[in-house]
Amino acid sequence: MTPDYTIASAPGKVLLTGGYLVLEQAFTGLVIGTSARFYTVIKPENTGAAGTLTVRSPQFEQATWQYKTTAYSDQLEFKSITTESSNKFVETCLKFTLQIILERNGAEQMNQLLNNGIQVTIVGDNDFYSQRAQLQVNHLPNTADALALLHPFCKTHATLSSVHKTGLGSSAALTTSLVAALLLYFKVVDKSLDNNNKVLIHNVAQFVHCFAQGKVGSGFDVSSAVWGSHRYKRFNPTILAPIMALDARNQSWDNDVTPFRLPPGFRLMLADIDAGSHTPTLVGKVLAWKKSKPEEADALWDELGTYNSLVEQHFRQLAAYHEQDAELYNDTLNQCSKLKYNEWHTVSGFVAEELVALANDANHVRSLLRKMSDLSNVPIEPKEQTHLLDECANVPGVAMAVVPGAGGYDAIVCIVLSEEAKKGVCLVWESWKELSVGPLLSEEDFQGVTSVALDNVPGLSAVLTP
Ligand SMILES: Nc1ncnc2c1ncn2[C@@H]1O[C@H](COP(=O)(O)OP(=O)(O)O)[C@@H](O)[C@H]1O
Ligand SMILES: C[C@@](O)(CCOP(=O)(O)OP(=O)(O)O)CC(=O)O
Repeated sequence: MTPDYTIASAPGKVLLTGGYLVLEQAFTGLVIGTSARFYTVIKPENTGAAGTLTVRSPQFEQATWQYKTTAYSDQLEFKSITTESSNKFVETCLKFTLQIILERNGAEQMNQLLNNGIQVTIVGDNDFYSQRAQLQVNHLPNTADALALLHPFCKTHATLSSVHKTGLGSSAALTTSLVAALLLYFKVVDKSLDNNNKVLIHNVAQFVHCFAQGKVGSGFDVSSAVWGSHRYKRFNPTILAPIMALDARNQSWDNDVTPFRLPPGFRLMLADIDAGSHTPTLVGKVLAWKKSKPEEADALWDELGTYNSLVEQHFRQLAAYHEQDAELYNDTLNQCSKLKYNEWHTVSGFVAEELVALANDANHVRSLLRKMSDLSNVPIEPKEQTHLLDECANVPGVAMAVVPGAGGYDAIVCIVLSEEAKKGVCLVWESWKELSVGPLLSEEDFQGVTSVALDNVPGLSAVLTP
């Protein structure tokens, strides 16, 4: 008999606009979901001990954790059995999500579905972790073509604490996929994962993620793991005080998710920069400067907020033009994809005008981020990144090249109009010497959390046998 698998998947993210500003409820950020996703697979054991949860992350060394849980009416007994290593995110997820499930379904159902224990397998697509070592071992260059040759979910030969992450938000995607898989397995949500289901998954995952990381951030990473690409406005952080807030019927959550996706023909490209930056340090320094120079900072925040919104509006307008006149739209994209952005004004028509406005306003966002760097003395768009972004922006067909999220030396993102433009940007990355640029394979995946079948995910069944 084929084992009964419950699988939930959640995407990684790129914060295209709104870094720092999204920490405040007055501003929004555009977040794009990636095709790089996390998968959590739950399988009931046949002969295991009652209440035993065995969690494995087969891409990592020392990454099996066992827990024991028993439900007594409304009380949950939960303890970790493994002593050699621990995983704060996994443990917090299990503990709080099981508590919610118990409150919903009662002890009898929970104990019955844990009768012989369950096995939980967690994997993330290769893009979440730097594959530089893996490529070297296989004598492969650090190019997109070489990355595509690696096995799905390949081993990192590292532990979770030593692995080099690429900044797609592994903990948020892991938390969201694990919360969703547990809620699916215990039938608190169903495979449709409708809006109500997603609200519950979001609220639980947001709480768990904040609890495990020990602070309440802006939460855009969990939000995109649940909702995919969207315009994000944060929740009021005080909402997370009582655990009661997790209930999907709780009206106090005031976060706002406005659907968004890149217009047709626009492609997302990502690269991981080996130098790396420590996001909490950048955030701490920027916020300290903002506190010391409130007037200067507030004016900059307002201007950035305005231009971030303009970038969003241009994207939306372009999508509307596609609806209105697909032929003109495709023709204009085709022409512009062969020209540098500063030549787009030579193409006639309202679609080209909108593209010009997009490129100009995206450039202005970049100049404001550089101003933020200068005023705060924090390397948000450091000069090495400026050189690289300028070179990318000069490739024909590139609409936008920016440092995502908190910026620094972590990553860059380009939005391009054609496959040809994509190749042009790849060539820049491959030949770049000033920084080590590692292309990622991710594209946009605007969907958030999903319930998936094993056969639809290449390479997933291969990681299920210990
Ligand atoms: N494949 C995985 N399996 C289990 N836990 C994981 C996995 N990937 C990431 N994590 C959890 O997420 C933590 C990393 O979180 P963090 O440092 O905030 O990185 P990120 O910025 O990618 O979210 C790890 O210590 C681990 O607890
Ligand atoms: C500064 C920020 O607004 C955005 C940081 O975005 P990143 O995408 O850089 O985040 P990490 O995955 O933690 O590196 C802080 C926040 O919103 O939490």
